[in-house]
Amino acid sequence: MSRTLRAAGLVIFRRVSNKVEYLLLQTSYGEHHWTPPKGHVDPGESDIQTAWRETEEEAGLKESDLQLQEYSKTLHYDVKGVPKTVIYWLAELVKCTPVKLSSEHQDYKWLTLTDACDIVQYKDMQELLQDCSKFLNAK
Ligand SMILES: Nc1ncnc2c1ncn2[C@@H]1O[C@H](COP(=O)(O)OP(=O)(O)OP(=O)(O)OP(=O)(O)OC[C@H]2O[C@@H](n3cnc4c(N)ncnc43)[C@H](O)[C@@H]2O)[C@@H](O)[C@H]1O
Repeated sequence: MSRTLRAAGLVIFRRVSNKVEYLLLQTSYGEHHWTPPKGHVDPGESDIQTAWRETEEEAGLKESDLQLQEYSKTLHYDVKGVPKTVIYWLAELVKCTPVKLSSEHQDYKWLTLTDACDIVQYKDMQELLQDCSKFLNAK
């Protein structure tokens, strides 16, 4: 039977003096790669429930801190030969709640689009951030 890993998360942005900044978290394990908050979909959970839960667990930000935007995109890549699907929604941080990391991450940064694209090493993640930016510019 073929397996697919499924995960969900939120591309979170904030507006600082008319500048948009994206939140990226750096894993405390593996290659220490940077991604938005996200994680595996638990049995019985919907994708969006996973996205909210993982965001709270990994970044300390609750649904009430964020405003969901009408944008989502799904990434597909392989992890150790197993296909993985990650759906991301876009959400704005609308409160001054500070980010609080779990032990899964060792650092976080709020970055402009250019700096965020520099730090994420994967092309599909760079394209996702660029798409988010286009969506926000068109609003
Ligand atoms: N190496 C490790 N050592 C110790 N504990 C570990 C571990 N890897 C995972 N864990 C544990 O697994 C748990 C993760 O659970 P969750 O928190 O539920 O799941 P996740 O964010 O989807 O996990 P992960 O970091 O593995 O996923 P990603 O797709 O970004 O990354 C998975 C792989 O895909 C690569 N990748 C990420 N984004 C990609 C993209 N856009 N395109 C191609 N490859 C990508 C990454 O570089 C990485 O190699 C953590 O609690 C952690 O403790």
